[in-house]
Amino acid sequence: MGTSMYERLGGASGIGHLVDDIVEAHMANPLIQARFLPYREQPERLAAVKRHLRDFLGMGSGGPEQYDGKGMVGAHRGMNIGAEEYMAAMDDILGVLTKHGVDEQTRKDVLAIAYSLKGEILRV
Ligand code: HEM
Repeated sequence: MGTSMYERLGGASGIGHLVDDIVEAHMANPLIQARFLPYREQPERLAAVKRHLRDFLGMGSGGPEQYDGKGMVGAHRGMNIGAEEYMAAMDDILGVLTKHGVDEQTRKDVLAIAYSLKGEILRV
């Protein structure tokens, strides 16, 4: 029995740090920062989105969290997210996972899942 993906991501606290850094990376990424910087002015909304991201990642990796946010289409509907932006977000995620010492197989697994959601997020 191997360790679960949830454990390999560092459990609840590890995932919390990952989400904080991923959002920071998006805010610093010229390709997508305009989508995220407005949340600096809405700390409560930012906290809610981050909680949803933690729950989404926690539940999706086998943890006890329950995601009660919107579905992927509903969360991104009307944003008209393009392929370049999508790749930029994936680059941010990969960079943060690497920085946090998440192993290569786990990084590939996370990216594969993220990539599989493309049809629910791009230009919906
Ligand atoms: C695999 C890729 C992605 C996943 C798994 C994902 C996941 C999520 C989740 C779980 C939420 C929270 C929904 C809620 O609060 O109900 C969210 C919100 C959001 N996502 Fe994504 N996302 C992805 C890609 C993107 C991309 C590429 C962009 C834009 C460049 C983006 C922009 C946003 C924004 C702006 C919000 C906040 C929406 C709000 O205020 O309700 N996402 N995303």
